[in-house]
Amino acid sequence: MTEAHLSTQPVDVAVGILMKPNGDVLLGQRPAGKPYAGYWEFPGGKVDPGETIFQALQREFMEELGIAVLSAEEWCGVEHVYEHAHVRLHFFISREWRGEPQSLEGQAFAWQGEFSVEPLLPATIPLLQWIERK
Ligand SMILES: Nc1nc2c([nH]c(=O)n2[C@H]2C[C@H](O)[C@@H](COP(=O)(O)OP(=O)(O)OP(=O)(O)O)O2)c(=O)[nH]1
Repeated sequence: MTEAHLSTQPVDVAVGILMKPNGDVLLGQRPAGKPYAGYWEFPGGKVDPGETIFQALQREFMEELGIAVLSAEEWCGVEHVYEHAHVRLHFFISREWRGEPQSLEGQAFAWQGEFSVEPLLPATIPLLQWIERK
């Protein structure tokens, strides 16, 4: 990690945890061509200029999965410095959405209770332990 990385402004990222009544959550696999391709993450993406973080969340879920997020509670924020970016992740939990996930960008996804998929994005790993205590 260099000082140049630390001094860059963080990029805001909206991340959504869809949670079923039985506690299962939806994970997606990062597509080829992106940094950390093949790693598992919660669906989401960067906030565009002029958007609120919740609007970015709704847009990303519609674009990637064809899901309309109807409501979500802001849960926690995590900052992480990768080699490719300094990100500020805004994690939301949603229990209210419309539609079934579709693989609109060719990515794999899976409903998980026990978290058997790997590898996971480094900044997302601690969240899984926190979710189990929810
Ligand atoms: N969606 C998501 N991103 C995460 C998680 N954990 C984590 O460190 N990130 C990081 C990886 C990326 O650096 C950043 C998300 O940016 P991205 O490149 O996937 O976003 P995007 O879809 O808007 O990408 P693009 O338009 O630039 O292609 O946040 C997570 O659980 N979900």
